[in-house]
Amino acid sequence: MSETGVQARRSAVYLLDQVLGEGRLMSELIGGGVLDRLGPDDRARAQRLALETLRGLERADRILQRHLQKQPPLSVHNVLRLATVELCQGGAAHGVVNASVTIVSKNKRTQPMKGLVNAVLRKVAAKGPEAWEALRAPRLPRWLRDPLAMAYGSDGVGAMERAHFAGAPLDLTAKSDPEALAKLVGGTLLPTGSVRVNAGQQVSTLPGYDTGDWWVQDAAAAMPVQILAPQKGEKILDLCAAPGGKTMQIAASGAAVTAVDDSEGRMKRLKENLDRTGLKAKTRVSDVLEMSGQWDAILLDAPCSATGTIRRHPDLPHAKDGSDFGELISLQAQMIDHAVSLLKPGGRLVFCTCSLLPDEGECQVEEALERHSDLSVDREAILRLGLAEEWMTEEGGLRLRPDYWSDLGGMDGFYMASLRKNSH
Ligand SMILES: C[S@@+](CC[C@H](N)C(=O)[O-])C[C@H]1O[C@@H](n2cnc3c(N)ncnc32)[C@H](O)[C@@H]1O
Repeated sequence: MSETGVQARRSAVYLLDQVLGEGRLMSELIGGGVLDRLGPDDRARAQRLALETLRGLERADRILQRHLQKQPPLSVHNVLRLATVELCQGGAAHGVVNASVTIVSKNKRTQPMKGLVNAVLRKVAAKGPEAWEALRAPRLPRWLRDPLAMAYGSDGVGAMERAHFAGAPLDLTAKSDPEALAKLVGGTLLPTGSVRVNAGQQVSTLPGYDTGDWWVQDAAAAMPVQILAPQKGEKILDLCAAPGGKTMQIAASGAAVTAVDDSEGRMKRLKENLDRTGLKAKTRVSDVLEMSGQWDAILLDAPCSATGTIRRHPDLPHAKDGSDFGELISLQAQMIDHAVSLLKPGGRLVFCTCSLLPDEGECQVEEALERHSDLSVDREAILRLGLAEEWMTEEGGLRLRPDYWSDLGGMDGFYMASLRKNSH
């Protein structure tokens, strides 16, 4: 790390300022190139530091409160939060405090606060680590906690919050042989065939990356295609396909898949993924609602709140406030209706979202069944996965939560259901 870590930490503070001050998502910021001027090590470090700080934000604030008489300006506060998380997670006091004071000194506006930063962080270095361990797992903000508590109870939300705080391992989907892949990468084979390795590994250095033997995909995100069970020769439409994790699963089964997404940039990534793995799919940059044709089976991985991915994206609860979810929910319903019109009689539609909100899962399916008398739910498709039966929902879908498989390292939150269009 350059300049004893000042560059990476400064960039991490910038990311925090943008997420917490401007409501920007880390993926947008990084996709927009804000870390591009850093070398690869500093870039990875900046990103990791910002994510760790967002994960532990509530704990950092509680510790800092004890040493601050009033809240400092946001960017100084973020320097302190970042340093507190580092110090409480075993960072060497001397390096962390010095780097923080340097960052504050480099800016004319914050320069006068360097004495405060130095004094507060010395206290945190002495007392913080012990206090950190005694604090609860950070809570979700009210706008998200309240609806989740309604759906899963306060114990359920508490378990999810602990899973969010624990972070996520790295899951891989094998192109052909999961057991061989587990041996190749020294990972664990999960009950549904995904292979789990420790987080923090550089993906492109794992064996089999260059030869395209696998791709990164959370175990929960791999299940919708397992439920779809694509068959060789079937004509399958993958709606909202980019960056293509599910497209590759369908292509690997031997089915003829057409991948559709309205984002050119994300579609470019889907094509790069197909090239790396040597898998074949037709691709279309198009709005789902403009697609036509008749298909044997359709996967609809609809745009959603992404609240199931908070383990890996702890910025989301801080950057969002739920105000744009209503629009997403009505778009999901329109997409389901259009997908049903594209299904051959007897065909199947798997609807899924990486959301924890029932409005984007269970309710969508209940309402779709009311609107379409020719649709029914295929419960067998879910039972075939052999998961805990209590994960099946009343209407016959599958509800996955980040606190499930906690002994194995958890999974993303997801909802999925298989719908069949009656043939008469
Ligand atoms: C959950 S992501 C898809 C993830 C993907 N299925 C995978 O497994 O890698 C949702 C996608 O929907 C796309 N999308 C959003 N609105 C769309 C629309 N109206 N038509 C087509 N694609 C859309 C987004 O660009 C995004 O790539």
